Amino acid sequence: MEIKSVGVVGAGQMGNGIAHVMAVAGYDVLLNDISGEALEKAVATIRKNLDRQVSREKIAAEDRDAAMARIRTTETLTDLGETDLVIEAATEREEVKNKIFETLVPSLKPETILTSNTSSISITRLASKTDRPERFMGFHFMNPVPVMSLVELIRGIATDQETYEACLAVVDKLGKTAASAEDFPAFIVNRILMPMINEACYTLLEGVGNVRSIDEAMKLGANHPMGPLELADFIGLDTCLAIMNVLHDGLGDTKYRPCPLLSKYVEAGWLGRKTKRGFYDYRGDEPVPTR
Ligand SMILES: CC(=O)CC(=O)SCCNC(=O)CCNC(=O)[C@H](O)C(C)(C)COP(=O)(O)OP(=O)(O)OC[C@H]1O[C@@H](n2cnc3c(N)ncnc32)[C@H](O)[C@@H]1OP(=O)(O)O
Ligand SMILES: NC(=O)C1=CN([C@@H]2O[C@H](COP(=O)(O)OP(=O)(O)OC[C@H]3O[C@@H](n4cnc5c(N)ncnc54)[C@H](OP(=O)(O)O)[C@@H]3O)[C@@H](O)[C@H]2O)C=CC1
Repeated sequence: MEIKSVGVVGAGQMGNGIAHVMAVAGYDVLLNDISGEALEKAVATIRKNLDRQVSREKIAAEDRDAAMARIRTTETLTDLGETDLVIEAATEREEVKNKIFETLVPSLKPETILTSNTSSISITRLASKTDRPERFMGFHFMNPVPVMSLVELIRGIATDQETYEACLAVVDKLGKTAASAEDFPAFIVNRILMPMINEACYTLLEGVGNVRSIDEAMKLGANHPMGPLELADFIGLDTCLAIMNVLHDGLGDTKYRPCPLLSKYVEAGWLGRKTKRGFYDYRGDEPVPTR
């Protein structure tokens, strides 16, 4: 089956990036969120990021306009029933994702492929709660979606070859590269990346360094484009904590114990860039370290 239209659930930082790249690649996009405000913000962000790509001569102005024209929004989840591929990119909480699939499934076409952009949650378990485990898989983009070239593709135990190949063809059309990962907690990228971020939190908690010195050390000493705490703020501290909890619960090894300081920031509602405060305070002109 040829995929022509894509439904995206969740219009946060990942949802808007996914809608952006899908529309540029020529897919008709229907973007859903529970909040109308989030949808408006997402469309404004997509517009701004497309404008930046035009000004840097990555795409032509006509391509930007055509991409914007391909994106529609809806607050009604079941409207996504008309699309060929659904990518769920709502908050990293299993009960939220299960509820979305439960509501959506009765309106889906039988042939529609259902996927999740989850960073860590078992694809097999998410799939088992739907009517189509064979046509369900993990479609994991990296942040920022328009810039990062990797997509992790994760097959659940029941995912069929046709579904995998259809998703692989979409990744190709996006001009991105797929890495196939087995369905174990946090897959490949976050299995390796998140313990490093968690360790940076312990390094901060134990006073080995402060926010600035830890980030500088890893940028200049390991050539990372962002320091681990800056990256955690960029990803979202709620998402980082959720991933650590999945690693800890799923693998049962104390080496994945989420850092209590990370939990404290999340408890404070300091979730990083998206709430304007995390390991840095973004409310002024320049980010200011909070420790
Ligand atoms: C948690 C998970 O489940 C998985 C994950 O995603 S883990 C996170 C993975 N991502 C990373 O590790 C990102 C690490 N950081 C970086 O690679 C870089 O800091 C960065 C690409 C984000 C920014 O790079 P930079 O050099 O500091 O900034 P800047 O020069 O402004 O931008 C570089 C390019 O990215 C583009 N860009 C930056 N942010 C963007 C955004 N949010 N949306 C669209 N484009 C963006 C810029 O337009 C620019 O494009 P060109 O090269 O075409 O001119
Ligand atoms: N941040 C990252 O770097 C990456 C994240 N991911 C994954 O992508 C997913 C989304 O993350 P991200 O974009 O960062 O998170 P955000 O918090 O930026 O966005 C999540 C969006 O989903 C909305 N939402 C919550 N519940 C529902 C629902 N029932 N129906 C529709 N929309 C809903 C939220 O609305 P509200 O704010 O009103 O709750 C919010 O707008 C997660 O699974 C995450 O693990 C994957 C790769 C990288």
